[in-house]
Amino acid sequence: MRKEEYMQLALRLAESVSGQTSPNPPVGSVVVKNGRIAGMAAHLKAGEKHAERLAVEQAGVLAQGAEVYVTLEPCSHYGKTPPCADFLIEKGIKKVYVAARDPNPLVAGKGIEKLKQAGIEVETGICREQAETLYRPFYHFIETKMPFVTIKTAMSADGKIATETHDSKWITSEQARMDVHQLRSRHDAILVGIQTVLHDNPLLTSRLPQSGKNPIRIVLDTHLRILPEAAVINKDAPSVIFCGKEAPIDKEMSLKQMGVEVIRQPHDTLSIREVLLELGKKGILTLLVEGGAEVNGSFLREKAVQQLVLYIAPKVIGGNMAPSPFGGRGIEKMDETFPLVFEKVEQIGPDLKITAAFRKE
Ligand SMILES: Nc1c(/N=C/[C@H](O)[C@H](O)[C@H](O)COP(=O)(O)O)[nH]c(=O)[nH]c1=O
Ligand SMILES: Nc1c(N[C@@H]2O[C@H](COP(=O)(O)O)[C@@H](O)[C@H]2O)[nH]c(=O)[nH]c1=O
Ligand SMILES: [Zn+2]
Repeated sequence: MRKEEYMQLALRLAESVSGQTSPNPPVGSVVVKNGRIAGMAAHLKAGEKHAERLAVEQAGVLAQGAEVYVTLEPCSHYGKTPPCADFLIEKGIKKVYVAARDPNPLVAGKGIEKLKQAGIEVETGICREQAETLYRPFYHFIETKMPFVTIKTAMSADGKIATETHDSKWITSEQARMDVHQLRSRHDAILVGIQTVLHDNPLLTSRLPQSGKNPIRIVLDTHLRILPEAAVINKDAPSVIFCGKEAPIDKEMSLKQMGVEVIRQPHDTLSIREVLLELGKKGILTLLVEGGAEVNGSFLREKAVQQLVLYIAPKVIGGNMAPSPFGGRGIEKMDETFPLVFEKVEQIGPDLKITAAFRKE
């Protein structure tokens, strides 16, 4: 196989664990000796062995003089695990191919430097674009200490997320809604506003046939209006509620007694930025915001969202009172619009699914 094909294999390994290694990035590695694959592995969980260590251990004696493909620059520091660069040197690896650099200040080129100093040949940038897309959330987290935020919204062809009487079951198809569960299972946390909780009483778990991982459920509820029997604070998954300084103390106490974490901000209205910094401290690398309109609007205005996943159903709802995906105050002039880049358009059953990135200014 050519070097790109070995790196493609390593990238597929990395993509397969994306969403389960947070706050670490998903990394894949392949060891090749005399044109034969002698080891291949992915980093499975933060705190456990790194991908290249697992793959080289699998190669055993074949590691001596072998070539290693790894999707992220080998680390060079003691975090929860020993540095990979030293391990590769110790095992007598001959050449290392790297797809993307590691921006973590603890690594950031030091891993590659260490390998070269030890006489190991290093080639970087194999399948770089694909790796950098995979590492977009990790790069964002390292840069901002906040989770990479994706807003998911489902709307009719005329841009409504519910009827004017707030009926919304269902806009998109069963297949599209199952696709949303896939999306949830790949996120560390999922966030909704209290309006969605009161209107839809969502569970916010990822109910996949092969049992996806449930994200941590976050509710923005400034005045703690949530009802104790709300599905979103049941035992299926951890729940965190953010409230404002005026929220009733007794409500906070009873929620805490139910095992719900309540985080009180010293403001009348919630700061999205402070919510995100708090989630970043919890090691939450990716956050899925499922609205509703008010919450989406606040994330948009605070420029606190990086990606948009838009499901569009072949239905028309109509009516100027029917809500659209982004509530609250909009922009006044077109030159204030929030630019997107459409990255992927797919058909899921009868619905369209558009994945778009908010362009950095
Ligand atoms: N109304 C629609 C959606 N509505 C999404 C709601 O805001 C809410 O997140 C869901 O109802 C959550 O339900 P649960 O977590 O499965 O209990 N989302 C969709 O993708 N399509 C629709 O038609
Ligand atoms: N997962 C991963 C890397 N992750 C890098 O190492 C950091 C975590 O280190 P630690 O706390 O020891 O697990 C993480 O922030 C990122 O910079 N590096 C690698 O060489 N291979 C891997 O498989
Ligand atoms: Zn490492």
